[in-house]
Amino acid sequence: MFSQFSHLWQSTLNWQPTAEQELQFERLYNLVLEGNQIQNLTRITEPQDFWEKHLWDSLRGVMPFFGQENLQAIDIGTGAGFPGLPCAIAQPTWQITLLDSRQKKTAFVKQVIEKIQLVNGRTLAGRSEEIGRIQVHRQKYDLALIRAVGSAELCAQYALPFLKSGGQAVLYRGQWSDKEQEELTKACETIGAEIVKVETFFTPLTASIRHCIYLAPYFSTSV
Ligand SMILES: C[S@@+](CC[C@H](N)C(=O)[O-])C[C@H]1O[C@@H](n2cnc3c(N)ncnc32)[C@H](O)[C@@H]1O
Repeated sequence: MFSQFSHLWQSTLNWQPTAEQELQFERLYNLVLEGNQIQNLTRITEPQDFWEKHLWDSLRGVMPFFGQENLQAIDIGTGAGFPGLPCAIAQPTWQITLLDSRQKKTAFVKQVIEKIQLVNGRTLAGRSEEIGRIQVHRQKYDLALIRAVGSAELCAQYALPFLKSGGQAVLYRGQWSDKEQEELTKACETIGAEIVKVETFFTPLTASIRHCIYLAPYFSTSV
């Protein structure tokens, strides 16, 4: 189903899924389509769109961390499991927590995890601003991923409490303006974080613009 895009993994992410990972991506797609009949999970249902906007986009944000093993990651506001599920499939040594405030969403993601036998994924239902204060989650993650949950400022506020020293938040954004950059910079001063880098890139099939904003808490020294 996605084999026609197979060569693009290598040329754009310098990574190639195994046959088993390809199969897991396909099963994820089928399960999302099935789940969509029961609850509103996504409007992205065509195979090409799904590959680009859910699979590829999810992995592009964490590409800078490929090659690092045993990372603890949290996907905040995961919805139907993005970007967390593709990351769990692609990086089996990472432990990924998929958090959403809506129990119906996490129930769906839990089912997917069981059906595709993703031993490195677990779900958590609750609000980010509450979960981030709990000791077992506060400052416990290497990566906090957040896509399509709100303004960059809000995403930073949600993500930063989860990060341990040396950790980074990845804010997945579409367009990115100077005004947003200015507002985020100000917000980071209050939160105690810095913008490590902003990556601008285009998706490989439709050349849509994307930005990933990488943030680190002040006590982090890594860039
Ligand atoms: C537009 S969806 C995005 C889903 C997914 N990240 C994606 O990009 O496809 C936003 C999700 O964030 C969740 N959400 C919103 N506010 C939240 C909060 N404070 N804590 C946890 N989840 C939240 C919503 O329930 C919803 O599932």
